[in-house]
Amino acid sequence: MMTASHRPIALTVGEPAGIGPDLVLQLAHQGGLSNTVIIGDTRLLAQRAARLGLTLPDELVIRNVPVDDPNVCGAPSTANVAGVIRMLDVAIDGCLHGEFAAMVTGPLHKGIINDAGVQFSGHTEYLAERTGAAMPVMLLASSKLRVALITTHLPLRDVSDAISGERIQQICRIIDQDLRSKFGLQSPRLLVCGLNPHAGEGGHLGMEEIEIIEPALNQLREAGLKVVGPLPADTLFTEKYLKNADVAVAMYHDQGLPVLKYQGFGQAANITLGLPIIRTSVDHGTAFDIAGTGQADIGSLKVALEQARLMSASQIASELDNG
Ligand SMILES: NC(=O)C1=CN([C@@H]2O[C@H](COP(=O)(O)OP(=O)(O)OC[C@H]3O[C@@H](n4cnc5c(N)ncnc54)[C@H](O)[C@@H]3O)[C@@H](O)[C@H]2O)C=CC1
Ligand SMILES: NCC(=O)COP(=O)(O)O
Repeated sequence: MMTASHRPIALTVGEPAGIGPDLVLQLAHQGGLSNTVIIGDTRLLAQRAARLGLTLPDELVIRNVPVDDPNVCGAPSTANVAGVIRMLDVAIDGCLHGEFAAMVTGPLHKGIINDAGVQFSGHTEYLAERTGAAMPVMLLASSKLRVALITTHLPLRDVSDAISGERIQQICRIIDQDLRSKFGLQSPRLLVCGLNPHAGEGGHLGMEEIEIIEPALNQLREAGLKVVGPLPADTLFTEKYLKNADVAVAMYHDQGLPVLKYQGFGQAANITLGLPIIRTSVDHGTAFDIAGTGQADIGSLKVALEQARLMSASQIASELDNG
């Protein structure tokens, strides 16, 4: 019988025209895909292997989810979008039903999915909708830095309106809870950015810090969470503050992620907290410019798989501890 600790990880290949298939094949040739089920189109993988001068390893376990046009490389096709979404659904359902310990996703192209008429902001939002999670949280983590986001894939114009005290509290509580249960941290320390330059400069450069962020953080502190902030984002990301924190919380995507990617691009994983399943991903996108060339760096995929395995082990330990 397959025990919880032996369940395989599902790895979705991602956008067929991108570097997802390259990464899977390159890692397979390094022997890095044991106890992993690849969710993707077998013909696509065979063709990409030939293009890369590789073979499709016999030991690779593939759950065949066909796409309409498996010949693509470097230029995406709307014809493949239904297949790409099916890959996600197979992995999500397998996690929900206990077949997989976790899912790791190859990169998708949000634009081509929307071009095909499917509203899609990102895996994060799709996974939340499919698993019934009220508030997914995007966290990117390298060995030196963790950055979580209060808002995810929003136009900058909409960010301020989306930031509410309730949202901040909910997300910080999820970060606190998941860092305990899935990362094994005893008492997570959160460092929270302001929204405006200089955290609003005492109200002269915006009121969100005074009216929304500070009261929300005060309530979290009263509830016992270790939360520092709101701090100006331009100084929060310095050693003096980061050395006393477990996670930096940014108000929006491009406030936090450029710092993480500057520090550790290719060596970090994207992790969705707040879900009933474990999901990690690469820290990069589809990289159409290098698909099929053999230049794709497999570093982030290795980190994403390792992180999924660690989180799954930590969750099993936490469940055993709680009876
Ligand atoms: N996990 C996911 O599904 C993610 C998807 N995306 C999506 O990817 C698409 C393209 O996004 P871009 O902003 O162009 O970012 P990108 O990460 O695809 O490419 C940016 C640059 O980094 C290089 N690069 C990326 N990954 C690499 C790797 N593993 N090895 C070597 N070089 C690599 C590319 O060649 C390019 O020069 C967008 O639709 C975006 O939404 C972006 C980030 C994550
Ligand atoms: N910058 C991260 C990104 O765009 C990937 O988002 P998601 O597809 O994991 O929601």
